[in-house]
Amino acid sequence: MTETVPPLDQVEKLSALLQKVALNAESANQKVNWGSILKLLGTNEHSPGDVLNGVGEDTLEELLEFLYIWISDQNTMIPTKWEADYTNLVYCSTVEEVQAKVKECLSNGSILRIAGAQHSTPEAVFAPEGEKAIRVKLEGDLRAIEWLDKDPVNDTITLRVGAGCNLGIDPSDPNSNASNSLTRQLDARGYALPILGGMSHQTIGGYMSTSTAGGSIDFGCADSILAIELVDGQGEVRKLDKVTNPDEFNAAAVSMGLFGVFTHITITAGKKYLVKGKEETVYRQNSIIKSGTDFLNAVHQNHYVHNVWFAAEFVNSVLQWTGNQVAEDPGNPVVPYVHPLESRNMNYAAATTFLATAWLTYDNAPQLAALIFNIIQPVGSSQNFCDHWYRALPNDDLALIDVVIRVQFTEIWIDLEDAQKVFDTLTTLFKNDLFAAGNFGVEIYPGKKSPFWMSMSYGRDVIRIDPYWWEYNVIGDLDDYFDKFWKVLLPFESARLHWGKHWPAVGKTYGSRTIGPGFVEESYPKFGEWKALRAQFDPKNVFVTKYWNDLLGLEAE
Ligand SMILES: O=C1O[C@H](CO)C(O)=C1O
Repeated sequence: MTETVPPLDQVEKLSALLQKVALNAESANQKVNWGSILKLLGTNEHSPGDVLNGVGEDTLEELLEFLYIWISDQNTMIPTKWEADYTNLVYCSTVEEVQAKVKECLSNGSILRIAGAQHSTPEAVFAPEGEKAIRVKLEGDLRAIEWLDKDPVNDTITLRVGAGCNLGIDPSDPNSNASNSLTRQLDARGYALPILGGMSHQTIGGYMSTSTAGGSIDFGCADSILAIELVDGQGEVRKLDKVTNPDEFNAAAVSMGLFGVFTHITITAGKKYLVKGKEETVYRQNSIIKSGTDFLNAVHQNHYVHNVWFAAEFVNSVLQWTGNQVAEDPGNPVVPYVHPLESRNMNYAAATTFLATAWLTYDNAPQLAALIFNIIQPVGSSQNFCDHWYRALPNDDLALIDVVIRVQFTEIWIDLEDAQKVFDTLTTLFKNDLFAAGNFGVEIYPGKKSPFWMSMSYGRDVIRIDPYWWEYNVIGDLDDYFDKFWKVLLPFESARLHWGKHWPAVGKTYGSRTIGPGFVEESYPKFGEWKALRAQFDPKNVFVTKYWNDLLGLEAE
């Protein structure tokens, strides 16, 4: 669907109204009920509570009317430059078709890149315009599942999954649905994956090759992967498994499409389970990210943990989510997880809030921005849930993250042992630079140590810092915003950057570290061996774009 951003005059009108609210807020002494605000916005899913103290009724009504009109008018929003691109894709349905495409590219000097769900930054996925390249999407057999052995003693199953199979459902892909989703098919047979990321639109191939991870030090993606089948840069099929050729397997598993086209992944899955947990919004000083020790305790005491720190001045709250696996049996009745942005109107209300708070923050009205923000994310809200693994773990699937709440990320992974230093650094950053806190959130979560050579958690458990950039932001600039975090976090010796998210430009320096092959070399002990193996898999650099060559120095090998 095509979506439209609010015209500037509407933004200006909103700004003017909010200014009036600010003026009135100082003198008036009235209370407005959260329930009535939500009624105006067309939903009553959240529990009532007084959140706007001291705001004049007339002004508020005018403001709410405006928001309501804005929300009801916005059926659609303009696509952003990061949107998934389903044009000019070449579809391959069998391993032989992939082999033929690689050979064609070899003979005509074209680059070949694979489109998964395109949740990664476009430059990590595709070649930039001007480079001769084709974009392959896997279909048919290459997104199907072959059910292999069952182990009745351990209650596990082995399956061979087409690498183009989506974990959940990708709303941007017209061919993705519940019947061809990995998680839904596993669950229907009584099985589950131990972990998923914060959303599950990705294909299994894309998920693995960027080292995507959920918030856990107990479970990681590598736990499930037994073998990889790929078509290498000469068009040959290679089969790698963790027992027969562990080096090649651990090198190729996280390789950003640079070893070959993953065609099938063999995985093991265990018995399905529910995730029982709690989500609540609390002030940071009462949260599990108030200190390194609190964070470490929470990640050791719970299977799954993730937090979004809303660090804006006068907000400083945390949406904290903790959960544990429990058996799916009558002792654990299902209590569905309800996403704070589950209804369509709440998504649009959040979008309106981001518009309003961005403007207010830059217009030096942080108190009012905080007041508006707290309407959407009130401190004190809380829910207990006990939901199916495939709903509770990728809980952001339940919000409109493919359209209205589209977000870009950069993600810095640092040794978990450094958690306190990370919190001290971020606290200082937010104190000294009010704009660093932005008008959305910074996700803080753990990640499990991985055996995959190029995983950002290779060799250590990690704390991950994932600032959110709302794609429709009308003020500010993504690179400037992320740079604030890169400046203070990349000087950490153990810092690594998520392969599928935003990176600083090659050549930029942070502390003593300069982005480019040297930075990667310092960060990954196996990088030299990985590059040497990669050169064997793809001697003609069929998969190498300028982006990856600049970052990793591949063509020089
Ligand atoms: O990349 C990410 O996707 C989800 C979106 O909700 C999330 O939390 C990331 O990080």
